[in-house]
Amino acid sequence: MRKTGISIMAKLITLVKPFAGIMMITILMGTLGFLAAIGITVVATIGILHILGFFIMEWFPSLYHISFTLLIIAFARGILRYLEQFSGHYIAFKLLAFIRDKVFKTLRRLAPAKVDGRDSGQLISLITSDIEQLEVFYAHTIAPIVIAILTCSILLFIIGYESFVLGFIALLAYITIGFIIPFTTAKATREHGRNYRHEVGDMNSYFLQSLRGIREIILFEDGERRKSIINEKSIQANKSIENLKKHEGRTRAIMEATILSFSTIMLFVGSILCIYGYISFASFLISFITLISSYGPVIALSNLSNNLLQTFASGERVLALLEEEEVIKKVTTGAAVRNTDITLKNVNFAYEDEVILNNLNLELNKNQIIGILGKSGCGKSTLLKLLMRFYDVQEGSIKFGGDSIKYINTSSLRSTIAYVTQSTYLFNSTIEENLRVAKRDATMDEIISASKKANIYDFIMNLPEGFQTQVGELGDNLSSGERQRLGLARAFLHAGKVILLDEPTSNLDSLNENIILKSLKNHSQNKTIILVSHRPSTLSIADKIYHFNSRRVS
Ligand SMILES: Nc1ncnc2c1ncn2[C@@H]1O[C@H](COP(=O)(O)OP(=O)(O)OP(=O)(O)O)[C@@H](O)[C@H]1O
Repeated sequence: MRKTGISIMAKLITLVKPFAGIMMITILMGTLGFLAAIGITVVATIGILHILGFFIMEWFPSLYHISFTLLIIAFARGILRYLEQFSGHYIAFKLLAFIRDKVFKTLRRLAPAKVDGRDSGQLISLITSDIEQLEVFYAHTIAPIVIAILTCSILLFIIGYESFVLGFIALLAYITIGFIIPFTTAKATREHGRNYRHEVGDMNSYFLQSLRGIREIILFEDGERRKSIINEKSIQANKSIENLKKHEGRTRAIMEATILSFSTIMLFVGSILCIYGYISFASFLISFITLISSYGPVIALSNLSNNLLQTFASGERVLALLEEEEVIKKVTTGAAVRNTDITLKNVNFAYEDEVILNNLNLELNKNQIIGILGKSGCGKSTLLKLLMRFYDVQEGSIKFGGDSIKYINTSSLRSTIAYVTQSTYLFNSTIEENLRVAKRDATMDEIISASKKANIYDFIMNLPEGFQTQVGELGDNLSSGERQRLGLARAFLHAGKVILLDEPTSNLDSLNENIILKSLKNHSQNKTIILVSHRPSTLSIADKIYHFNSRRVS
């Protein structure tokens, strides 16, 4: 169900309750700052009239008082503005850290199913740009709205106190400028903004793609064609920014005209009220000057609507993630894994409506290497994910010894199993650190032994700094086979009693494959090794092979 802007805003505000105190300070400083800025104009006008001998107000018996008051207000204005900006940004960045922390904790709760799912790519944009967009909400949206409402209410009270009619005119002016104009122009603003972002995004992604594929472009002599497409896209982006700017110009003109109109109305009505003795000249002047110098906060309010929808969309996505229920509830109290003889009985599993495993029965015993053979897409990797309990089966059971996987302590389960996926992710750190991921307290001897088993030791020793070589410095120069062998070294290092290997040799030549398979065979004592592959040569070491045949095991 889509949430309304108000409910998203309310939720985003409650999310950051711990920062309510600082937010109050920002709002207070902002309101006082605007009042000070308006006060400068009002007091200065009184000063000028004083010099001209028009009148002397009882608050300011002399020019000296006026100058002194002006000085204090001007000084206060500077300090208040600084404090508002400081606390506003302090809160925004603290909040961003706070929300990132919350999102990260939520991801840990939702992982691994969430990061395995098909929408995992969108998570990256949520973690980066959506959270960043919330800075706009916290630093430049909530506070300006409250500041504008507070400042205008105080000013309306002052003007209304001098004259009810003039107060009413000021109220109309604030509503027109702060709400009516922005909301009537918002649709077109959004459209122009969206077009512009789309054109620029399109140009950037085409440009980046061309950079990434520069080798292919040179090889296939596609440079000229790509250059002219980039040119076209850039002209398109320029056109859309031109449209956006034109629209902004028109809106600004309407805004300025409205401001002038209300000021003129105020001047006209005020003069009549003054001439006919309904209000004093001082009341008229203070009301008029107050109104014409008070558009700042309402204009700030009107500028918000441009970004507001985008901010709400980001807020909605972040909130939806924070509120998402995990597919699998972690078991923290259950028993540890006692036995690594695994049985699957009548297992049915589907990703939403897509049935993947249908009435699956397997016996996966320790001291054995069990091969799983089958066509691409038949559910081999899914089986491994079920053994890791990334997902629960919909029907049937998976048991370790006699214990159902659903009641086994999740961290014990995960530490029992070493899982080598089809692609090995390497962190931007040293080779040693990358191997240590599998066993944090491994000794150097253990790391060396695991590297030898994965036949990657000689390669590492030939690197400029051996195990201390930064993976980042190797850039894309690590071949897929080298990555895969590093992944396997992790599995050999891991002390788990169950090893799940998903196409572990797909990128290896037969020499490397033979060495690694031999190591695996030697490593299989007391272990349950499940080897998924569609290569018969890899499965030659298996003690037992299950054939997966189009979502059914034979
Ligand atoms: N998280 C997911 N959400 C929805 N569908 C998925 C998900 N992961 C895999 N699938 C789909 O489930 C089916 C089985 O995928 P799986 O990765 O288990 O196949 P596989 O036998 O290991 O294939 P391959 O040999 O190509 O790796 C595929 O059609 C795949 O697109």
